[in-house]
Amino acid sequence: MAVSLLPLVLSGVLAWYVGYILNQITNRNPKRPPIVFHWVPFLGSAASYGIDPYAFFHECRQKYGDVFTFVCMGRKITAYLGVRGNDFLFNGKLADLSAEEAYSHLTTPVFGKDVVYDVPNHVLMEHKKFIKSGLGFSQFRSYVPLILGEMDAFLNASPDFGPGKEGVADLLKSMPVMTIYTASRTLQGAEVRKGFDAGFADLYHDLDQGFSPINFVFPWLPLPRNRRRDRAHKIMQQTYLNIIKQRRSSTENPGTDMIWTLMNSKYRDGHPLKEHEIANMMIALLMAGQHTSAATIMWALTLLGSKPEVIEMLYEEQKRVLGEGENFHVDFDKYKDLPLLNYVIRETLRLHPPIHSIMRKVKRDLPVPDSKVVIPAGTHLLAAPGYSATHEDFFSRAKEFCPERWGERPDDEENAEQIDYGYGLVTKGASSPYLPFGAGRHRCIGEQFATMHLSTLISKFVHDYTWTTVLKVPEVDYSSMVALPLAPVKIAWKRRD
Ligand code: HEM
Repeated sequence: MAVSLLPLVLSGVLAWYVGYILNQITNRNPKRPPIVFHWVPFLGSAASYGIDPYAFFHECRQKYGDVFTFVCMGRKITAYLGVRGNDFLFNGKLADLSAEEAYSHLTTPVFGKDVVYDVPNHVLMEHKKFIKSGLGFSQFRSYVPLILGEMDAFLNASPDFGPGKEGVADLLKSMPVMTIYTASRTLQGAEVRKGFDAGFADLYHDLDQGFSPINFVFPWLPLPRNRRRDRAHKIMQQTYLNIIKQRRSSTENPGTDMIWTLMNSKYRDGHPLKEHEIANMMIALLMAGQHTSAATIMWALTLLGSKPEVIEMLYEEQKRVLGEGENFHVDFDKYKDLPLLNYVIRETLRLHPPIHSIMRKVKRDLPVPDSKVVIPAGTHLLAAPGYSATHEDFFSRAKEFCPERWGERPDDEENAEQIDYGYGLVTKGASSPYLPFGAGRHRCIGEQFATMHLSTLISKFVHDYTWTTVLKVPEVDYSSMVALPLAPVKIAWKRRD
């Protein structure tokens, strides 16, 4: 009986499959975005998108225009490219677009309950206001010497650098560690930094595995990796809870680090943050800042190593502003007088923004302006500001590393419209092709911290070393959630006399 049914089932499946393919070719509904042709149902364009999203976007744009839908692991994702797409997503209405519904299944197991995308948007806006109040210039002034101290200790002990006169450093190994030491010492406080010398790194790694791309689709799978993620979350949360308890019971004067800031923050209705909210926010901040900054410092060093003359120009700028020899002093208040350093960071983020795809879930049918097309509710909407930032339409010699271009460009943000979503004024960013920190209500609140952090890291490298990139500037590895350089990522360095 089972044997005789088999041909019937197979021919049914075949007929369905032929229908599926024909439907893509013939059934073009002008009121819907065109669907990117794909042979394999469910998987859809996952492989092309996953291997190189920008190349995939470029190919699709040539065939279908700025708005198209692709299938990826069972989801329908509508990409809207270009400046108009960036504006459409970042400045979309809360009733139309949801970040929570796009990200929460991935982020909540890692960050924990009641923070970020596990709360209604108005609560996230209040949380962002609390965090922002802990990221002020007075904190940054005190962070710069802490970062320099951590760097000295790390670089001298590192097998990639060490006390010698020259060597070859594997940035992919050393920079994530240096970034987490410096970010945790400043943002998270001395206790958490000490934790990284005593087992925290493994926990961090386990938690981080929760961000594997597969978890975008199947975050609940009972994989050993997901069990390790959940265990790591519990232990890290408990560590923060212990720090908070210990601080509450001590007579120590409240300091200004982020834990203290959150411990002293109150919601609009007057009630304080719960301890687990503080703990989970600290985990979220650690994760949000670590990958993005680690990726950016690796890119900055390899790009600079491919143009050593820019390193020398940075050195000259630094000598003029920060002093020389005995008089050399890195000072946060002088960063604004180091334009080339700032251009190098901007140019690095233009070429390699860590986050290549920004997503929202569409909550009700959304007409695309100036067209008949409507993006249906239930779809995921995607914008890729990194695509416009590396396109010749907006930047000449768009694929080249040219920090000096920023000295010649008007600042898009200077005259841009501003709006307050509850955590301070932010630019709407409607007209800029360059938005590595996003825009609108979900805009990054870590930009100034990241700029201070990166400025300090690069300044120290420029002061202590000259270097060249070994072989060539690496290709991009899109297999994790942020766009990392693909191994090998090595520089040959020499210590300055
Ligand atoms: C080079 C460094 C960084 C880059 C390129 C970056 C990029 C971004 C982008 C593109 C977004 C918007 C995401 C969206 O709209 O879906 C974002 C949001 C955010 N980032 Fe960053 N980030 C960086 C560093 C940091 C740091 C250091 C922190 C923490 C101190 C941080 C905390 C956040 C937070 C809390 C949000 C808000 C999420 C939301 O409202 O939905 N980021 N970041």
